[in-house]
Amino acid sequence: MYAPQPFGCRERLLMTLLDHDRIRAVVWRDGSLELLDQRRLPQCEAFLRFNEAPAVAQAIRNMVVRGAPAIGIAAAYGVVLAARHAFATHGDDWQAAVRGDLQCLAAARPTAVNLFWALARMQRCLDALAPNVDPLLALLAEADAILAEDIAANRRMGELGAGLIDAGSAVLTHCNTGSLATGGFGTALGVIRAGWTAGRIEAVFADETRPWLQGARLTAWELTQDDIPVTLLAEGAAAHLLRQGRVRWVIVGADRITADGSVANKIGTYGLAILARYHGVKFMVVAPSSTVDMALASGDEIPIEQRAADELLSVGGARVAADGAGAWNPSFDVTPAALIDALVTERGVVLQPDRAKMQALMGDGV
Ligand SMILES: CSC[C@H]1O[C@H](OP(=O)(O)O)[C@H](O)[C@@H]1O
Repeated sequence: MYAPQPFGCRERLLMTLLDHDRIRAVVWRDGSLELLDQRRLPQCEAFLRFNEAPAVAQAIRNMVVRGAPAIGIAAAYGVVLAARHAFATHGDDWQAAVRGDLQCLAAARPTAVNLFWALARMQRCLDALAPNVDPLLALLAEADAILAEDIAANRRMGELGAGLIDAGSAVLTHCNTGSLATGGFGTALGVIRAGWTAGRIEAVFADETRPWLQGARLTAWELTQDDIPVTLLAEGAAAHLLRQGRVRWVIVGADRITADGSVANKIGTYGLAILARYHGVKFMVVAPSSTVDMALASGDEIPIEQRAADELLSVGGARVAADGAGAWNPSFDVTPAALIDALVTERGVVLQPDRAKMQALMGDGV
């Protein structure tokens, strides 16, 4: 059994000085929402500007912005855009007019619960608007708060997760869980940033994460931006790597965690969890409480997004599969709590999560 070793003041100072927080995927600037187009990274760093909620929904669906917390934050600003448009076109009936845009945002992607958590929080803000308050300023302040709270949560999870890692460790991560997937700093990648800064992590392996290549394109880009050495591998090489005993932790993010501690995450996560358990490697899931869905009793209830076959059949726009071949392209899988050694949230660390521990973590406040 291991327990978090609290960070010393030197480690905290280092984390502050090393600005591992420059990258922003979602930015509200000059009255518009700007999203870093993650489809074009790492070759091109281009922001797209949005002023209409349906276009934000399409950007989420097309993965201009992706990653559970980042999707929620983008949708929150999408509600601000929806309210501004409704206010200008529907006068006193503007709040009813916003409903259609909220449904459009909610339909963008089905698995990451942060999308629905953020929309519900913005709806509560809408419902609570006082007559003497500027509604657009109130909604923008709520979206800003969601962003700021996410970054603060990531910083806290970075400390807590890194505190579990012994000095001299090598770790393996899957997909992208960094600043590009969140408000900033990252969840699993935030733990890796904090662990590197604290001198506890000495090597980072990232698998490429087919078919969208979040690992090869996004995680490798983020870590090289921070001068953190990263070694890429094909997913198929993970078993060989873990068998060689070179990795102490597999550290991943999450898109939805249910009341029994099951975790939906990028396809391939479940296989990594089985490999880790078989080879005696610790398995850590890092996610803010906004990713926990206590309304679902088990991971079997999580809607798993099926994405277009062409994402699998083509690479970089060029078809690589034989003509006539079909494709099965689930974007997520579900890892049972029994395979998870540590669940790190901003509320605390849950070792060997189970239903009772999830209830204790989340209490009544979701
Ligand atoms: C910090 S949550 C990131 C989470 O989202 C990714 O999925 P996608 O790139 O399809 O949005 C993946 O599951 C990551 O773990």
